[in-house]
Amino acid sequence: MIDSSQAYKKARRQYLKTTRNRDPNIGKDWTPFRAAEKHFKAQFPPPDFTKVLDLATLDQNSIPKVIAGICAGKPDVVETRKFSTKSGSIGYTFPVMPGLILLPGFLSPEKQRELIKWSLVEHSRHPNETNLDIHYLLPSEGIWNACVRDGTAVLHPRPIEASAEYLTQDPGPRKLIDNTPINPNNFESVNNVSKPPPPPSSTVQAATCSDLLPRLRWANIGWFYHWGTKQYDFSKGKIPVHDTVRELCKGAVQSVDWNEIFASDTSDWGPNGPDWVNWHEDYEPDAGIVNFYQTKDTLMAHVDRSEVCATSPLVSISLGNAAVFLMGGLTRDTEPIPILLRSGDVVIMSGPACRRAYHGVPRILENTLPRHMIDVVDDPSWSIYKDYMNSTRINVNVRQVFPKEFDPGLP
Ligand SMILES: O=C(O)CCC(=O)C(=O)O
Ligand SMILES: [Fe+2]
Repeated sequence: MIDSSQAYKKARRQYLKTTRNRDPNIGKDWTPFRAAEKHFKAQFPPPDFTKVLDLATLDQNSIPKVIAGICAGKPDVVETRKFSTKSGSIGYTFPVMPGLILLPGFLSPEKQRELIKWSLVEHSRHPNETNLDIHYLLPSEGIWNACVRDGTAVLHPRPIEASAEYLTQDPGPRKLIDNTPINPNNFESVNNVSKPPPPPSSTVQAATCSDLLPRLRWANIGWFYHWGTKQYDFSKGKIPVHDTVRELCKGAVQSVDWNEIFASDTSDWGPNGPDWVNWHEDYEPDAGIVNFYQTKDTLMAHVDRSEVCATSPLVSISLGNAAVFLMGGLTRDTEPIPILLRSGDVVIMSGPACRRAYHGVPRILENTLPRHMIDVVDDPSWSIYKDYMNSTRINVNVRQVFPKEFDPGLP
């Protein structure tokens, strides 16, 4: 591709400078997942978006709405099967990855804006933990509300308490930790491991609310997650999943005819058998995370394996700027499928193959905020959200930790 834009030239200059002394063998031992991450992360050479699956390009009605200004991928990168959801919208399954479901544009523009407001105003605040709470003393109204009230207000580092017990290793940012997959048999021993909080950094400086807001990276949903051990800390109790999110996730799970998806599946579903037969009644989200990505942020390959429920649907909602999502296999040696996720898309990861598969987000695409987040005429309060969302993607990632009949024996 010949590109004479200033941005391309700058990225090329930067690339030549940083790679001048690079080992020519670099990359030879990368797993296929690592190679794909590197490819999509790179500023130079720019990634090949024609290799990214983009199912919105199939829907003639949505093209003007969602494609405007967005570099589109291709609809035939991998084999998909189209189906109609119970609510009449379109969904896709992937024969190579049973249990992976994509519902493009499942959320209306209104619902997307509502969920963005919820993530910032109602959710990223006490009692929910955020990454910023580890190092800063945040007001209980949370970083967003504090920032809206006075962006110049200064927040101070959290002091290290002499008498407190802390985790000995730094938990964040999210790293490659291959933690023990939890299951009903080892639940008790894993649950009994002590989970001291991570130590506040001794080097962070006081900062203004508006400087800290772009550093908001995650906010916990439901059961508290302990990043150090990569296990839930059930001793801290549970915060109910907010009704809006709960209903949305249940609605997404109930909109799929699971019989159509799994009836001929022969995988090993573990001790509870193929529990998909009951998901319409039993699926109950109780944990998760809201991820906030600025356009330079990425999420490395990982498996979400801390939930006792190893097959129950994980519902993942994309909001704001688009992203490349990589869906791999049970090891990093499987070549991942790159999927373009846009605002309003819902991904469901379910069943033994997909729920234990590696996945990650190597790229957030700049300038891909949809029109319905830019030209909002009927809501004057939207302008502050628009400014923030201009450089942001939000992902609401919701799980079910406990199977319905499992009694964790918690107080
Ligand atoms: O941002 C996404 O689309 C995926 C996030 C994710 O995989 C996670 O939170 O575990
Ligand atoms: Fe994940």
